[in-house]
Amino acid sequence: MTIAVYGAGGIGCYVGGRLVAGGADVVFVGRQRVGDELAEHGLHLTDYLGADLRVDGLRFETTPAAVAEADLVLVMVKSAATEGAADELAAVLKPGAVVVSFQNGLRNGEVLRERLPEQIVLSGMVPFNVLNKGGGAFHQGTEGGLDVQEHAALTPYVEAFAKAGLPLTQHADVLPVQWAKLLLNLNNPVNALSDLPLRDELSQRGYRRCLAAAQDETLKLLQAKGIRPARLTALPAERMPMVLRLPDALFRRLASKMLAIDPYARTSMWEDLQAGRRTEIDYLNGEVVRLAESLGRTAPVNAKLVELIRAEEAGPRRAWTGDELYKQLRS
Ligand SMILES: NC(=O)C1=CN([C@@H]2O[C@H](COP(=O)(O)OP(=O)(O)OC[C@H]3O[C@@H](n4cnc5c(N)ncnc54)[C@H](OP(=O)(O)O)[C@@H]3O)[C@@H](O)[C@H]2O)C=CC1
Ligand SMILES: CC(C)(CO)C(=O)C(=O)O
Repeated sequence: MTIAVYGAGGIGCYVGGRLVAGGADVVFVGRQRVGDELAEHGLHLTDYLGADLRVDGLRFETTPAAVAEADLVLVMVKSAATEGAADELAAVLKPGAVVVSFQNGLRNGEVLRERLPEQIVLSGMVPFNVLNKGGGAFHQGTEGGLDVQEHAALTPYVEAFAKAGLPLTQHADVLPVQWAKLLLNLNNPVNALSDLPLRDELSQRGYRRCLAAAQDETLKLLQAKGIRPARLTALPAERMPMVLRLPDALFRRLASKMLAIDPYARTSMWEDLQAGRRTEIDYLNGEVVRLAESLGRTAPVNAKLVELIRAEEAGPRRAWTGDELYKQLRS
C-alpha cells in the first residue's frame, strides 16, 4: 500500500515523515527546493513531547506522475493550490484511490471531489501545529492526532497512522469538526498580525479579546445556520470567548492548558506572511464573511481581519499590539 503526500511542506513533511518512521511506504510530491533541502539535510522531526527522529531514504518527487500507483493520497497544499492539485491528480490517479484533504478551511474536500469523480475523496483535519524550522527540521508544537471523515476505505491504513503516532479519529459528520477547527483558526490572522509566537500572543488579553470577538461573531452565525461545532478542546467552543476575555492572571490559572504550547509554535498564516506568500485568510475568516452573507447578515470583525491581512500581504508589514488591533476590529 503506497501512501502519497501531495504538497510536501510543513504538514506534509511532518505527517509523511512520521508515517515513514512508523514503517509505511510513502512517496512525497513537492517542490524542488524542498526536495533539495531534504536531500542536503535529511528529515528531522521533533515534537512537544521530546520525540526526536531522523528519517532517511525518502522518496521525494516533483511531478504528479509519482502518485500514479498511490492507494492513499494525503492532500497537504495550501487552500489556494487545491484546484491546481486536483487537476494534476485527476490526470494520474488510479480509479478507487482514496484521497484525503488534510487542509484547514471547509471547502477543499468539495473542490477535490468535484474534480476526482472516480476516487474516494474524504475531508480531514490536522489539529496540531507544525513549525518548519528550515534545514529539513519540522517541529510539532501542540498535541493531537488526525481527524477524518469516516469511511470503510480507510480501514487498511488505520494501523499505519497508529504506528506513526498520529492515530486517525474518524467522524460520521466531519463538518462540525471542520467548523470547530475554523473557530480556532480565527486566531491565525491575530497571531500573524501580532508577529509573536502563539504562546506569547495568547498570554496577552488584548489579543485574546480580538479572537473572542471573531469567535463570538462566528458562533452566532453558526447557531443561526443550525451548526453546532464539535468539541475539540477541554472547553466547549461556545464557552471559549468568555474564557479568552478573562484577565491574564485568571486566564493563566483557569485555562493553563490553552497555554501549554511549545514556545516556538506559530500559525501557518504567520509563516505565509513571513515567506511573502498569499495566506489562507479567504478560506478562514473569509468563510465566516460568506456564511454571514448567506444569512443576509454581516461579520464586521472577521471582515476587518480579512482586510488587515490583505494589507499585510501587499506590504509593508507591521506588528500590532493587542489593544491597537482590538480598537481596529471594533472601529
Ligand atoms: N502548518 C501548520 O501548522 C498547519 C497547517 N495546516 C493546514 O495544512 C495545509 C498545508 O499547510 P502547510 O504545510 O503549512 O503549507 P506549506 O506551504 O508549508 O506546504 C505546502 C507545500 O505544497 C507545495 N505545493 C503547492 N501546490 C503543489 C502542487 N500542485 N504539487 C506539489 N506541491 C505543491 C507548496 O509549494 P509552493 O509554496 O511553491 O506553492 C508547499 O511547499 C494548509 O491548509 C494549512 O492551513 C493545518 C494545521 C496546522
Ligand atoms: C494548529 C493551528 C491552529 C495553529 O498553528 C493551525 O491550524 C495553523 O497554524 O494553521
